[in-house]
Amino acid sequence: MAKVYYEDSVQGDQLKDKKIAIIGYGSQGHAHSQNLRDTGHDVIIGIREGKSADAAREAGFDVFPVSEAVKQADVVMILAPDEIQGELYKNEIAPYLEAGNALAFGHGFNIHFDVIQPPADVDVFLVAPKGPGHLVRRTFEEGFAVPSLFAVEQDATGNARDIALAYTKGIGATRVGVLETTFKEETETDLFGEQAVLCGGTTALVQAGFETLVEAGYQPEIAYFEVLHELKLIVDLMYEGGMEKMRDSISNTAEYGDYVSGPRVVTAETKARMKDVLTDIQDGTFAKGFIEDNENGFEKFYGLRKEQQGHQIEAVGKELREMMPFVNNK
Ligand SMILES: NC(=O)C1=CN([C@@H]2O[C@H](COP(=O)(O)OP(=O)(O)OC[C@H]3O[C@@H](n4cnc5c(N)ncnc54)[C@H](OP(=O)(O)O)[C@@H]3O)[C@@H](O)[C@H]2O)C=CC1
Ligand SMILES: CC[C@](O)(C(C)=O)C(=O)O
Ligand SMILES: [Mg+2]
Ligand SMILES: [Mg+2]
Repeated sequence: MAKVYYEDSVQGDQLKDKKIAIIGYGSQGHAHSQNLRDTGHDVIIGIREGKSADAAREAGFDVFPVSEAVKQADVVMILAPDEIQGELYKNEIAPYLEAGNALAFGHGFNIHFDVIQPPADVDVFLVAPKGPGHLVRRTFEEGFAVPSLFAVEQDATGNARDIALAYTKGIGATRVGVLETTFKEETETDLFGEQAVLCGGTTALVQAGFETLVEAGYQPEIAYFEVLHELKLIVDLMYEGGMEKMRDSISNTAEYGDYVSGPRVVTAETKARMKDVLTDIQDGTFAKGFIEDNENGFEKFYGLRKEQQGHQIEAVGKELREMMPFVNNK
């Protein structure tokens, strides 16, 4: 079994007396910053002026332009969107990095796909929580955490690994488990997970299920409860105790239907398409398309977003959730 790092596995604190600049204050940025501050670390925020900068100030952080934050920091964690990191690094980070600094990432995309090439005299590592940033913060406040990965790409100081591990502890991840990986493995598995299963696969499955019921004449509200709302309740059981716990809780009818009909929907053909998705990630086709679309003003991305926002399941869900304020955990 892979080695899992917990609180006791990390001795000392290699981040003590270091200034950490978090670049970006969005989903991951606000969570890393607040968790690190709560574990006693010196955190500043590097960001452009705007909504996020206001939120960071409101949360009590010292906020600087990115270049100024980099100048002050020993550890620079880039938590800006992947598609802008290359330009941001070139213009506002690289010129201000000093030998012996550490450059860190929440996802390996820009190092793995060679968009960013750091100088040889800085440490390069990643700390990637395996969950959305808002849950990284919420679970921390509840006393636990989101499991995370760390990887070292470049060890200029001889301390990169210890600094990375201290960072995982600083955001709380060692409370629940941290695994060591490489930039390649983190990047490829993360992209695959979000595209084929967690986000792309799930939304496509839910939409197809919703459309199948509605096209057959069933009420859209019933279809919504059946294939989207209840999904969380079923997934929660898998999260707690795997498929066995979920199958233990559902009826025998549902369990029998699970075995005989699941493989009729997710077929060998689906798995072959998953392999295609993985190949596109591994050979850089996906990254190239994403980067090119960004250079083109995200025409494809924003078009697809608009199309998806207009799907009937979203309108039905919005109305139903207004009757269920408990589902919105704000
Ligand atoms: N979302 C997640 O849960 C996860 C994300 N990651 C990784 O974390 C990184 C950050 O992603 P995520 O948290 O989703 O990002 P978000 O889009 O939520 O936040 C990005 C932040 O960067 C700021 N920003 C945008 N452009 C600039 C700029 N030009 N200069 C300075 N700051 C800027 C934004 O500020 P503004 O408000 O001004 O736009 C915002 O605060 C990515 O590498 C991602 O892959 C890893 C694991 C999970
Ligand atoms: C599943 C999507 C994710 O990889 C994440 C929250 O872990 C992301 O890039 O946001
Ligand atoms: Mg992820
Ligand atoms: Mg991701």
